[in-house]
Amino acid sequence: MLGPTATERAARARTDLRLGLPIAVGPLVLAAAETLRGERLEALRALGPLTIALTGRRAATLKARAYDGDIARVRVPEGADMTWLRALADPAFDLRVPMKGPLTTLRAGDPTPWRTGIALAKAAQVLPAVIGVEAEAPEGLTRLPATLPYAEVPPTEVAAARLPMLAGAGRLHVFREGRGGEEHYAVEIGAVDRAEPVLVRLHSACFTGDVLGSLKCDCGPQLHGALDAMGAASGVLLYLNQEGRGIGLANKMRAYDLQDQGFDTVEANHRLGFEDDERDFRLGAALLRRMGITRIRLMTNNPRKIAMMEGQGIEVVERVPLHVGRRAENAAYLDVKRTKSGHLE
Ligand SMILES: Nc1nc2c(ncn2[C@@H]2O[C@H](COP(=O)(O)OP(=O)(O)OP(=O)(O)O)[C@@H](O)[C@H]2O)c(=O)[nH]1
Ligand SMILES: [Zn+2]
Repeated sequence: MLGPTATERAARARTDLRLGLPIAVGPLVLAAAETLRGERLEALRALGPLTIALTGRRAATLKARAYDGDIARVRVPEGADMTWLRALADPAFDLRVPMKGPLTTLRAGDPTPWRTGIALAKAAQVLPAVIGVEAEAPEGLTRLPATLPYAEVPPTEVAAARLPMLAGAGRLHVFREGRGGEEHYAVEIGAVDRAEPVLVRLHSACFTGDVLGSLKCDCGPQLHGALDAMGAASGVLLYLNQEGRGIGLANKMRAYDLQDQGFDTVEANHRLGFEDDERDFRLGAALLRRMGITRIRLMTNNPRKIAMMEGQGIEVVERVPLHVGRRAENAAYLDVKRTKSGHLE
């Protein structure tokens, strides 16, 4: 078959949402609140009465009832413009436009396609809010079933080369997710013996910490601490492009702005409509399996990373704590990881 499969159409839909293009999901035509422009909003409105779907997290911030639990469908009043809709989706407006209500949330009808829309908006790393209408989809829109087709497409290695580093001699492998997704990296350092448990660090991208040396988190010192440990022995650094715990750098900067207003790292994510952690760590296990590694010594303080590895058939014979880079600027952030996110001492 030459045309796109359902999973490929889902990947295409992600791009459409980033572009500000509507997509068809089951009986709905919907678009991302962040990227939809005024003239397209009017074209959507011409199809019927509009609804905006938010996550339960965002609804809680707005004090709107979320009858569907994880999402809330809010009726869009006639005449509501993009400013009104953006204010619902984006907490940057919470202080400027404090009163958006009264909001009417829907109880009747099937939330499934809306849930799919929110999942796609998250995958597109835009604000998790979608505006839509129940209508026959106009020609040319990407069409998806109401339930997101999910088929595990394991990442494949696309290239690898020798890389001499300050920490030691390495080999960088580039993997690409199925469905044209992100690329992730595995750096093999020193002579890795697969017959023995391999020292592994599962690291998520942090442009601010890893590259800029930001003092708001511990990512940079953790990255370099792991590289140094592997240079002294050997090991594998998995570098996953899951910036901001999977919400992307733009949303992470939105979260930082909220943190400057006094919210902690978890509260900021929730106000934006995200869970505290949107990462899918199964990817790390998939990369290890591809590299023929099944027993590891995992450098982490995050019990979710250990549980995921074990659940995916990678034996964690030892957890190697990684406490580095604590300082006045990130102390509160690290404390919240311990008290709210369950990070280990
Ligand atoms: N959303 C959000 N993401 C953040 C914030 N600070 C750091 N991050 C991201 O958090 C992630 C930290 O990744 P890791 O160091 O791998 O993970 P961890 O869960 O802290 O676990 P360990 O370091 O292994 O103990 C990176 O993707 C950062 O970009 C924040 O305030 N908000
Ligand atoms: Zn960081």
